[in-house]
Parts: sequence; C-alpha cells; structure tokens
Amino acid sequence: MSTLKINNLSKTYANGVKALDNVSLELENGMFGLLGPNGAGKSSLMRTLATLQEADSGTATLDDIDILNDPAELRKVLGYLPQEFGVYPRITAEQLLTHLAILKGITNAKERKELVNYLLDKVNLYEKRNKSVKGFSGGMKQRVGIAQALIGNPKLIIVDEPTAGLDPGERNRFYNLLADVGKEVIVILSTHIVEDVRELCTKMAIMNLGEIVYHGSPQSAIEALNGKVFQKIVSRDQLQGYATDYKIISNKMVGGQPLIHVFSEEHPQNGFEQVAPDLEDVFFSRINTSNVLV
Ligand SMILES: Nc1ncnc2c1ncn2[C@@H]1O[C@H](COP(=O)(O)OP(=O)(O)OP(=O)(O)O)[C@@H](O)[C@H]1O
Repeated sequence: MSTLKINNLSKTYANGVKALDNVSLELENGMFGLLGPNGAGKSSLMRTLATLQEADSGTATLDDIDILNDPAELRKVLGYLPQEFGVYPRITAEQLLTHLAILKGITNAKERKELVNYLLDKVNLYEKRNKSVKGFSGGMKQRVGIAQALIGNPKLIIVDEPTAGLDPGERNRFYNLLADVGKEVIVILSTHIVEDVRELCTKMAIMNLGEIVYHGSPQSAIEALNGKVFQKIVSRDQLQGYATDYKIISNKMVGGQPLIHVFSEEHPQNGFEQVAPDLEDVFFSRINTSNVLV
C-alpha cells in the first residue's frame, strides 16, 4: 500500500494566476477522481506531481520519496498519461511501446519484448500491434497511452483528462481498463467529466479556482445534498429571474426547455419538485455556478 501526501501546495504563474492555492490531499491505492471545471488547476497539480513543473511552496511525498526535491526518484515509480499524448507518426504500437520502454531504462531485449507483448495484450491491442498508431481511433490511442504509463511497474499513475473526445463505447472500454489498473496502485484521474468519477472512483476531490472545495467519497457528498435539491422546467425568458431568486446549481435543456436544479435548505414550493441528488448536483453546487445560464 502506498500513500501520497500533498501539503499546502501553492503555485502562482508569472501572469498572476493562482493555479494552486494551498492544496492538501492524502491518497492511498485505488482510483482517485480529481474533478474540476476547465481552468480549475487540475493540470497544474498533475504536472507538479509528475515533476514537470515546480511549486512555489508546499510539500508532496509518495511514501518516502520527496517528490519536489527528488524528482528523479519519483519518475522511477511514475506512470503519466498527459492531456495531449503526443503520438509519433508512422510508427506501430509495438515500436512505440518498445521505444518508450528503452527510454524508461528497460535495456534487456528479451525482458522488453515480453513486457511490450504483455502490455499490448492488457490494453487489448495485441492484434493491432503492427498497425500505425497514427491511424488509431481516439480510444485506441488512449489505450496505448495507458500501456506506456504502465511501463516500469509504477506505484503512482496520473491520467489527465483521458476520456475527452472518446465515443461512449471507447469510453467504456477505457473505464474497464482503468478500473483494472487501479486496484493495486494509486491512480489519479483528472477530469471535468462527472461521469468519469461516478463510474470509477471511490474517493474524490473537487477543485475550483486552485482550491480543493471537497475531499471525500462521492457517496457522502451526494448524501450531504439529500432533501436539498429541487427541480423545475421553466421557460428560457424566466431563467434570469429564477437565477436571482434561487441558487441554481444546474441548467440543462430537456425537450427544448430549461430544466433547472436549485439548492435549497427548505422546499421552495412554486412548482418545484424534490429530486434525489446526484454527483452532478454535487459538482455544480460546489463550484462557482455563475456560468450556469450561459
Ligand atoms: N503556464 C501557464 N502560465 C500562465 N497561466 C497558466 C499556465 N498554465 C495554466 N495557467 C492558468 O492557470 C489556471 C489553471 O490551469 P490548469 O491548466 O491547471 O487548469 P485545469 O483544471 O487543468 O484546466 P483544463 O481542463 O482547461 O486543462 C488557468 O487559469 C490557466 O489559464
């Protein structure tokens, strides 16, 4: 069992944006979901933990490795799937993984071949091993991305926004693969897609404007909203008025009309009906919701 401890991590970019504001988290083996809207600071946190950028202050340790002061040690036990996994042109899946295994220091050719075959099989691409990665679908490329992140038996795997652009079938296959991987190591899944966390994670954090605004299990976050979420179909020109009178936490179109969810300690009456809260309600009630009407 590994433990990742992040304490008071802060980072302000040269342009004055505070991307990390005293971030503290403690994670153990399993799938951890880091949920936040675009610009929340997720990639900044992932890149810092992956030793690709420095923090201004704070500490981060993985067991006895001091991540910020000893990046070389961390890299030995890190698997990283960045937001943009650069794919090499005209190279087969097998060649790409072999190349990356060499870069990761697996020098024994026999051992390397066995590992690459094992990984291709694990991500269900063995049959496609001689095909050019360039022609792969988004989901297949992400599976190559996971295969390369598994080289070298990592203790910590970071995947940054991995499901963006995948169709539902590909997303499902990717979920299954991640769930399988996540049993024995720490996996941090950074995403703005609530479904990713609902499907996969037993622990989560919600990040907004550089701060952790929730840390715990998805279930207890949902329970905390029990009896406090109400919905109503309204007309589009009433939306602004409702936004003034109620705390709207989400707004989606149903059959061409806005269906709003509001947060309220008491029943708001006025045609609202109580609904069972879900993880989307949790997400939108915890982040700045000033853009729900856009
Ligand atoms: N190198 C940089 N220089 C200046 N500002 C940056 C830099 N990288 C990120 N930012 C800003 O820091 C904030 C956090 O960005 P970050 O990419 O960490 O967020 P995110 O949650 O990963 O969002 P996304 O899903 O869009 O990647 C944003 O306001 C972003 O514009």
